Amino acid sequence: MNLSEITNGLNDKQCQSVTLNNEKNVLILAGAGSGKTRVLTHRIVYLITQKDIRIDAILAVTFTNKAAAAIREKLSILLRRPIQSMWVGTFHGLAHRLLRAHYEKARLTSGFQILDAQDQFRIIKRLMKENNIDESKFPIRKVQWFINNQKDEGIRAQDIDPGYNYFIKNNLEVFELYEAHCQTNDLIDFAELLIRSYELLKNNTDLLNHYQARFEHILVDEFQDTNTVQYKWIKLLFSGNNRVFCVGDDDQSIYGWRGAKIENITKLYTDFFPIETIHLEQNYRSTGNILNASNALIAHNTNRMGKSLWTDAGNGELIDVYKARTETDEADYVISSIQKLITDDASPSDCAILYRSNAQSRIFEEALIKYNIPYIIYGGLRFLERAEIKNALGYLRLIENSADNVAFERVVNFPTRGIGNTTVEKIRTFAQDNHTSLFQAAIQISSTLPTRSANALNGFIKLIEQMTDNTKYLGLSEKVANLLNTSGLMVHYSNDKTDKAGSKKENLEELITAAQQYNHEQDSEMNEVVGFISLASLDFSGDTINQNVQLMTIHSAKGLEFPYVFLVGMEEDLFPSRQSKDEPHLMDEERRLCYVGMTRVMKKLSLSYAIKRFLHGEFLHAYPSRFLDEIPSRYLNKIKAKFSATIQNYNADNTFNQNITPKSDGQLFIGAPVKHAKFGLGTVLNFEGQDDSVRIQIKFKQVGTKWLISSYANLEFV
Ligand SMILES: Nc1ncnc2c1ncn2[C@@H]1O[C@H](COP(=O)(O)OP(=O)(O)OP(=O)(O)O)[C@@H](O)[C@H]1O
Repeated sequence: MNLSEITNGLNDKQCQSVTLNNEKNVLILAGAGSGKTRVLTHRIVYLITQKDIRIDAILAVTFTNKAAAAIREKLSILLRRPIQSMWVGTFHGLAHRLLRAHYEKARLTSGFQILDAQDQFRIIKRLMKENNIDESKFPIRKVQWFINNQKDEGIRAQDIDPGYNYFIKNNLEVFELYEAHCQTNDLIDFAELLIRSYELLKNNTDLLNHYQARFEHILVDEFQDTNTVQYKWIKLLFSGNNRVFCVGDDDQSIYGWRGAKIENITKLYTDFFPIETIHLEQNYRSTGNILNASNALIAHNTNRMGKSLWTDAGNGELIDVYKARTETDEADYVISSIQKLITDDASPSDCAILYRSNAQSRIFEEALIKYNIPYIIYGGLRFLERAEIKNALGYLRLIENSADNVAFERVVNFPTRGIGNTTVEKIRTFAQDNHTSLFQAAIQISSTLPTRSANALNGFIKLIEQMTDNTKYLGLSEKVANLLNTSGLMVHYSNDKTDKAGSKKENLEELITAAQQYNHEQDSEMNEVVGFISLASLDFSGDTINQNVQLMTIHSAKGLEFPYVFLVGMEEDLFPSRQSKDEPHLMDEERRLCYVGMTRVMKKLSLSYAIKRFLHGEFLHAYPSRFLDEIPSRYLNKIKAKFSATIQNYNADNTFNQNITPKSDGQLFIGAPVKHAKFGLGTVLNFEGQDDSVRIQIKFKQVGTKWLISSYANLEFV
């Protein structure tokens, strides 16, 4: 392959990034939609074909497994040779690979299991119960957060001095219990993967020297989202003789809340000195208006590294801003707009509804159902985190390794088969006392149980043994299909009345497809089933995007693009969230989140907000998000409420019929003539609220329409 084939189709800056001297450390500050995946892939091709770097001397770290798969696929096409020996994956995936390869040095056995967040939660809960730690005083989620947060910072329980802090003291106690439990049971949670593999390298000089020498080029994508231990991991692998190529965008750092450190990008300048920086600012995704609006918004953040996106694709349409009366009105507006786009030939999957928090999806789901438009909630729960998938994988894990206690607990009585808590408790106690697995314990105690319990338990043991025998020689996807049927899961979810859309059954079918598509690396340290389970445990963000409107949080939309985007709930306290208001750094992260949302758009962006929203059991008045004010109005097209306030509308809209207490009978009604001391004569268009907080919308002859709070307005009904 010659150089021009590699640089073909790249713009000047992209080309410069790809072909930069391979003796340099590099930071690519790449704006949204500026083609960073392309740059990263072409850089690897450049190093291999033009600089004779060995394939296995490359380490590439991506943010999701999906991105890793995309890079692999692209590389095999461009390089036309096998690339199995190249390490491409997420931090978690690569850490896992290291631990599998050197499990003994990492103080593990070959059969160690990965715990996901739910498994971790359950273990913490049990440990707290067994040790009489009051969960009403120390909520499990908070303890779990404490433990993971420490590990993300590279801190072990033994490193913490609680001093006189009662809260830390208790959390620390659980942390210690949890660490001991995981060590005894060979369990590794997500945060542990990182810290353990970091310690593995740090404490084994030979191993570290080996990998430092092997990985001549370390390439890291989405650098702005690295946390402390990930940063330390890269720094450790950097010997000074090898080189780093980091790609990131400080304006898209949105994971501070889970430990990402935006300042890691600036630390590159000292820890990896000298490092050359290149800015990628040409955007290939969005229109000029969208980019200008996004640039203007993000300019309100402080401490930016400085970047301004541009496009040569023209201005495109203005950004619509819709002010809705209520969240129902907002949903109606969004869905009817989507309906119109579909009528005009767009595919439902071209349209995305993005919101700040998951709970906001429901109202849009209802409207989509009403309009009969297919939709999918993307990443609301990651594929693997959905209960049905975890149950299926529970069976796969158990037939692969009958000593997998976490899997045992999950499936022993699912679908229900008459094995009660008392039986499971007995199994646990026996296993603990005899240092054996739950499955072995079940076999041993079954004869001691009352007949009915014994029969139920024997049925389960037989089921697992049969499944193990029957699937021994099957390929991965046949194995998955077989266990879905014999376990009874498929029938269970097919009959699940709560799953009206049948999406759980569909998810199970999707798991078979995922198994079919699973590409097992030949030189992997694991067998195919373990590889598949681990991949699934680490990330399964490869949901198929088919003919459905896409609903997701803005966080889940990171890295994606859509022709039409509806960014909804643009209200103070919702977006930006209430928690961020008193902390400038949190507010900056909210703004970056808004920026990420806006820069997903290819053709047309709509922003919307409601002036009244039903939250926490009551209607609250909402104020437009400050982010709307931060976008210059020349990029905006403000749309009036779809329905102007009319008597018919007032009667038809339930939300306006509730909670209304006219000042006194016959005075306050839509159409009532009023007089205000300053604004003069006007007519009531609308009103809402109760007692002292009644708000009235009045169209004044002189000054136009205004909302006034009746208790302050001193209105005269004329
Ligand atoms: N030189 C180029 N010429 C034409 N199109 C390009 C070029 N570089 C990138 N693109 C296209 O631009 C779009 C955005 O690229 P990509 O998805 O890699 O962006 P990104 O930098 O990862 O964005 P984000 O950070 O917002 O997720 C893609 O559709 C890609 O094919």
